[in-house]
Amino acid sequence: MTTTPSPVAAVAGRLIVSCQAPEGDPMRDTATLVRLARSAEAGGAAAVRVNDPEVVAAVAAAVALPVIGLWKDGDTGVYITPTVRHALAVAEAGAHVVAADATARPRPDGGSFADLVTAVHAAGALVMADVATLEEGALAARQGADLVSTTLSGYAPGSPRRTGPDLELVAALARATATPVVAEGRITTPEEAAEALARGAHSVVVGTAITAPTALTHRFATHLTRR
Ligand SMILES: CC(=O)N[C@H](C=O)[C@@H](O)[C@H](O)[C@H](O)COP(=O)(O)O
Repeated sequence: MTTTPSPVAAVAGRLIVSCQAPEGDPMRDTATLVRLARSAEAGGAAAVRVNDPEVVAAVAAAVALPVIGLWKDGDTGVYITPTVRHALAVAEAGAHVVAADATARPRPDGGSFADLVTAVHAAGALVMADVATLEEGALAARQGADLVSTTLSGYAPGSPRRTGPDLELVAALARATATPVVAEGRITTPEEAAEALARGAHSVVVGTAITAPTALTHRFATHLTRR
């Protein structure tokens, strides 16, 4: 009998590729995002992270990897899978793991992260808690999150604004909780990804540095025009 490894075990010590595109970006197209996910799979990613139930369903049908799904609604306050309704739509679309904001900020429907965890688990999926601080990560772990990710450090109150990844938060979370910690946000080199694992991360998410040609082109273009 063969058993399917859990998504948490599948990403241990390995790379997760975030295949997303902002509103208005030419890459924001379901078929294009599916190709990015297939490229990530071909390149050796252990899992992919994708936004929007439609994209989750298309990617889940196209790759054999675990799919970490989210649903961004807006771009201020709690916008990453903000409510149970969003989370269940992502799970029903086929995500193995639902990523959701677990910061201390008020949620748009007045609900709680703990309720979201309960609902997603009942639907048969796991939960990745996207946090900005040590306190938020420790609480999310106690509330039953299966993974805690540093996704929102640098973007939500109480966290440092940095140009690079928040590896101090990765290390602090890894010391504070037995729940697997994911390093995510502004990781731009393989060396930074390896350093995150060395600091205690269970897995590493890289998005922009791999899957965002508009942002990558902008980095080169602005560097040249500033000279
Ligand atoms: C803050 C926020 O909304 N982060 C989003 C979460 O899904 C994505 O826009 C990021 O691309 C992802 O976290 C990966 O990070 P980076 O692209 O820096 O490697």
